[in-house]
Amino acid sequence: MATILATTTTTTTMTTTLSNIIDTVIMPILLSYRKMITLNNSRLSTTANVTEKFSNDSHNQITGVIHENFHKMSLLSSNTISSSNLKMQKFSSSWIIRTAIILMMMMMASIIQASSSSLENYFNDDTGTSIMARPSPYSPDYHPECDIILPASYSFMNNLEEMTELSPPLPTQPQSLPPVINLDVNDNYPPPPPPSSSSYYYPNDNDALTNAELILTNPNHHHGALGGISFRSSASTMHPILQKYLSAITGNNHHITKRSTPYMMTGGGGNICLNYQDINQAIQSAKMSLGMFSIPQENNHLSSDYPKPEHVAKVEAIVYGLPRIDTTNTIIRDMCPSIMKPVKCESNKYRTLSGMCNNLEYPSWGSTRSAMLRYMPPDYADGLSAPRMAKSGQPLPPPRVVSFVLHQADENDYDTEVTYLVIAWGQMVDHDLTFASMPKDKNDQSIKCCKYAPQQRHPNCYPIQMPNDDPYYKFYPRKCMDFVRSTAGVKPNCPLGPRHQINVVSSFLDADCIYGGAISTTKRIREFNGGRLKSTKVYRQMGLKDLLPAKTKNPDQGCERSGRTSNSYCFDTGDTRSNVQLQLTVLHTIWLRHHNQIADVLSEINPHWSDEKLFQETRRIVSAMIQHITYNEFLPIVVGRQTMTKYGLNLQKFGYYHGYDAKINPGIRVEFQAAAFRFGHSIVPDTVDRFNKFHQKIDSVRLASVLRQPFSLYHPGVMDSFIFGMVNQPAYRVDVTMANEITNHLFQKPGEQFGLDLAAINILRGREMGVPGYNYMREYCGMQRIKHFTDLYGIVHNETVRRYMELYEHVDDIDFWSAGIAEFPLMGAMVGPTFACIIAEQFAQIRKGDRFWYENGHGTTKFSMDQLSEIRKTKLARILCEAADDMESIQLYPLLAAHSTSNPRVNCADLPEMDLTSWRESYLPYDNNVGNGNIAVMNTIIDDYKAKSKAKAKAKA
Ligand code: HEM
Repeated sequence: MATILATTTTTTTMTTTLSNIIDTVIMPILLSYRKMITLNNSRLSTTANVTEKFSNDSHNQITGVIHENFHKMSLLSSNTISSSNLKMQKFSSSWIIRTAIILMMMMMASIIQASSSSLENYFNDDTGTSIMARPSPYSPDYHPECDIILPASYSFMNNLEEMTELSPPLPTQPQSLPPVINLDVNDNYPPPPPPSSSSYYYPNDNDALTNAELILTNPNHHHGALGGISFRSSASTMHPILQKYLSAITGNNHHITKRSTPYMMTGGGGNICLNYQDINQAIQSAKMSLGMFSIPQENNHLSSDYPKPEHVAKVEAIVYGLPRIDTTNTIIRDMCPSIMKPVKCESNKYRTLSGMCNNLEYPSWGSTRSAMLRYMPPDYADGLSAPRMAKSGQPLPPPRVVSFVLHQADENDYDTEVTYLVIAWGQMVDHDLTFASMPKDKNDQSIKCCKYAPQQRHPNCYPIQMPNDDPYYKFYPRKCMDFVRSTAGVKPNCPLGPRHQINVVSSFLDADCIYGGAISTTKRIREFNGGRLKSTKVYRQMGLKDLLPAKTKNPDQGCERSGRTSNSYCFDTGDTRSNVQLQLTVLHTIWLRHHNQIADVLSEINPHWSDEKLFQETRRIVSAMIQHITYNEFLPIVVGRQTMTKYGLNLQKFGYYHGYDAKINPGIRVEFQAAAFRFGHSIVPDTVDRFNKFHQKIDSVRLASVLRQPFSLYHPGVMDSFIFGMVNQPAYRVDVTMANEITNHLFQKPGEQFGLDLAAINILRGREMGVPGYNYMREYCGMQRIKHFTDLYGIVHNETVRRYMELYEHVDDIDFWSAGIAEFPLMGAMVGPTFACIIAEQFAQIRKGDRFWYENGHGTTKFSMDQLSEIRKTKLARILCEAADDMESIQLYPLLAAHSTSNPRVNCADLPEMDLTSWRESYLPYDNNVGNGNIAVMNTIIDDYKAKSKAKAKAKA
């Protein structure tokens, strides 16, 4: 099922297997089910040649189709639900067809699942939610004849009965109305500070709070508690503002257990009473209407074959109501892929590659391919899937127009305090945490849209149109820029409801970008000797360290090789994006070298350890180091010291951390993925500089020339000049402008004049993923809503306000990413208050929801106290010193510019070194028989030792 539901990591074998299954098992069933499928070249195909183009991409197609049709099923149900006679609306025939395909595709999914037990783990129930479709008997609108009541109207702020619905009083208790409170959400947050010439927080291990202090700082750190981060970091998916007021009403003892789902509303009049039978009827009805097979085409707009808005249930009913319908009470149960079944987990010392079973209660939380979560309900134009539109119902300003009006500039400001290393580190961390699933073509490459006529395009195509007066592209024959909507995913238990996205990597900070998140990847990059990773060793005789292995498998994936010989390769790592920009590849090389260095030392200390043990233990140490550096050196610079404290992100100075909470879902939130953590795009400079070991500049190259083209790293000795460049070159400031190299030349092919526009992509990505506008996210973060454009004065630059006025009809329409980077930064931080809030909240969840977090002190997963003290010594500066070929000095905190007093350059030898002897493990097992003079046992031990030493010597030779 993995191949079906997720998309990007399918290997040839998997595709072949899938294709065989489709050919041999599914197709006959489908054919007998309805005579509507043409078999072409033994593959799933349709009469239209559209599908032919993507035929090898069947897993993606199916994923898309399953999901797209889930949406349509949702819409269909909504429609059915919202019509008074509970009969289906008359949709156009293609609508019905699409809806019906759901059923078949789900069947396909189940069958494929049945034949692939190793995929069993994906998409098990990650909600832990008990669905309570019936309203509480205490509700005035309780109707025993209704299985489900959906609200016809929704206003979560003004109906106290609605709120109490979530936590009904116990039958024995007298019912009392909760007090009326003012529901106008206007927290008196202080206005953001004026732009500052920020002096960043210089991380200092002594600054880490003790655990006692942490608890004091955040006394309500249990989920469901009122106020601050605590309620938002809970595992709840309830609307946070609602939850906040609910908390105010009920006090901290309200009954929000586990993952409280958005509640079913009653009251308010005009609600819709529904039986499960109605849903079955709607599905059957759709099935009956099937006449032909068709892959859905353009489904990104509210097109004529969508139900008319007046037929569709209110958005709130879709968002809050539909997912609550227990589809296991309907015929969907029989069609829902069996992958949704829970898995059994065993407690193990090492993380799984996929992140599965990190959480023993909710095994799939944070694992590869799980659905992304949200801080706010999605804002889709149709409530389900169509990209966000303006409040007025009109289209939002075109993304490319927003890009060139707001995000382009002749000159960008440098942030002289921050180095390029922040970009590489930020991007590596991002790749460790998130990777939105995207449909791929048959070569596992990005889908091309512009080169096909609209009716021939992949269903997920949603290209960006260039206006005629585009200041840059008007000079070139380009009117269309490729853009593909992210794959829509199937949620556990097949609920109805709005579109959601899939994260194909685990959301834990677990170094999966280095090691891969699937066995096939890890196998490819491991040496299977001494716990080492594969490397290119050619320059060893010159005294230089190894390079990453060449990416000879799938060499064009994420690599621009045009104009080069066929044996020019990018580099291979655990993540397919590691060649996206050269300095990221450099950082991957640093971690490769460091991994192998640690593995070698461990193997000397513990000669009896197997390759597997050495690999896993090294991987565990490297993950811990990355966690430590990220929270100790990187995050304080990005969000500032105050935010670190406010969100409980400071690391422990001593002892173990006790913040692990199995009720916290560490899954990636869409608002973080599509907007807040893309702050990094604003700081990417137009050039990449090289420096020598004396920290003097050598030269610079255009950024576009090293995007997906890391080839110069093959030159002996060049690696160091980029490492020195990374710690000496300043980054751009986080502000509204971006480098031209990524707004006009992103992934430009050699010899061409133009590429893609990352600003436009970010804007459209946010819209297609249903990320709400900036104003809503502000409110989510506890700040006042902006009522007029002029309220933005003091929050962003005056000129930016003026441009927003020009472009957007309403302040609520402003895209989150756009205003997020435009916000003046918090004191001592790189980002403004809204991005700081979202980033901090996500990182708090990643730490608290990770059972393998390096500071944790429970079970078999913990480091010993001595080991933990060694990990706490980790300094990024020391790692760079050790990984470079020839580095003598570096500033103490290389994410920040060197400064004679606050961040002086020090000798590498003076930086604290991690002592791995705490990992020494007595190879001789303690055995009472030995103590008792049992010669036989002693002989066995000696034989075993000899055999191991021999094997090791042989392997080394
Ligand atoms: C030269 C540097 C960089 C380049 C060329 C680059 C390019 C890209 C591209 C092409 C995407 C996919 C956009 C889409 O289709 O939605 C992306 C996604 C993303 N980028 Fe960057 N990026 C860079 C640096 C950074 C940095 C420094 C950060 C953070 C500090 C960052 C954070 C992200 C995030 C969070 C995503 C979404 C990833 C996902 O889940 O798929 N990027 N970037």
